[in-house]
Amino acid sequence: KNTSDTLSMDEFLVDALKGNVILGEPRNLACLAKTWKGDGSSSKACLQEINENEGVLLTEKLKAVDYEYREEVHWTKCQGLLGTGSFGEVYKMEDKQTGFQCAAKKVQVEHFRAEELTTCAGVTHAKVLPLYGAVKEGLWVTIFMKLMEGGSLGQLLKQCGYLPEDRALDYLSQTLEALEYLHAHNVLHGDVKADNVLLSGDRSHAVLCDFGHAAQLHPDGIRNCLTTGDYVPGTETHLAPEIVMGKHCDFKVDVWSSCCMMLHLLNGYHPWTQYYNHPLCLKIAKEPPPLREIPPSCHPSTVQVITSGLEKEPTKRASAAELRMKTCKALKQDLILNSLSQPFSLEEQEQM
Ligand SMILES: CN1C=C[C@@](O)(C#Cc2ccnc(-n3nc(C(N)=O)c4cc(F)ccc43)c2)C1=O
Repeated sequence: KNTSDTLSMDEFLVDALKGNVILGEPRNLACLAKTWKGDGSSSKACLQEINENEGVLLTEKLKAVDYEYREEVHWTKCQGLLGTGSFGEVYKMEDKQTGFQCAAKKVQVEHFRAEELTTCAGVTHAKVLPLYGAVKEGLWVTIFMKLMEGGSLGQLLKQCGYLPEDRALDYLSQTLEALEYLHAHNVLHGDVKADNVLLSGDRSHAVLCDFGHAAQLHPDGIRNCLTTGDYVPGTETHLAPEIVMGKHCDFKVDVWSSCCMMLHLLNGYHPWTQYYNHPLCLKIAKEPPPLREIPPSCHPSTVQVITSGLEKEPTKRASAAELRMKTCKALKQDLILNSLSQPFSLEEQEQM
């Protein structure tokens, strides 16, 4: 099908979707989400818009009724706030018909970026948080997603201070798996950090979330400058030098952030913050990479991983795929050396 047919097909789809909530496909949601941009002033919103309810649900576990899916009518928040993402609060919710529970992020339309949905709709990967759908109700967009019982890595860090080297390497490896997949699909995440890595109930599995800063990069590498247009930069302490210098950006910005997250996991505090005051952008641009913040106790293979991911020059920096390989090797090293440092397993020690 040529583009003009596809475009009219999408336009036709959006026309059919406006004002309705349906069970549909990721592509339907992506088309509709592009029409949800705040006009910047809610005063313009006429009465009809304030009452409007439209969207696409991607799972039968969330049931629209007569093409509507409204808060307190068809679904309700349960318990308290789970966390706060980019421009939004995240709650546990329950569908009143099916009893199914998942997570819901509420974003004001004026802060909503269609990329938060267009970049993750249709993405299916074990290390990326599954999207269950999204609806617009008046001046709010609610995004439904899988509930992760283990909470976020940021919350785990607040509880335990910092992580042992092998645990940190394991979470970095899982994060790099997600980035490898996203980058292969031309999606830049834009805000890789511990708060945006969610854990399973037993904390063994990690998934990457929060596409509120994501961007779909042009595969032919048209100069992507992330500091123009409506792009909202991610967390300052994790920003790559090329972003703060307004230079050409590509997927390597996520690799830099993943290693800033690694320093956060190992130290219990964000990089740069122990040595400099805000604004940190100037230091990130001017100073050498924060390699001095790698704990001296780290194995040489772990030092190598972080050094490869914190190369200031993006072309010299490892890709997500390359860094994941290095991380897996470091994990093996760590496990071997660690097992040597514990000659007997715990049950053997108990039998002694
Ligand atoms: C697929 N998809 C759709 C929306 C999305 O852009 C997001 C997000 C986001 C941001 C911050 N925090 C959470 N967050 N989610 C959960 C959960 N699902 O259980 C959660 C649980 C917490 F304890 C704390 C923060 C949490 C989720 C996205 O990625």
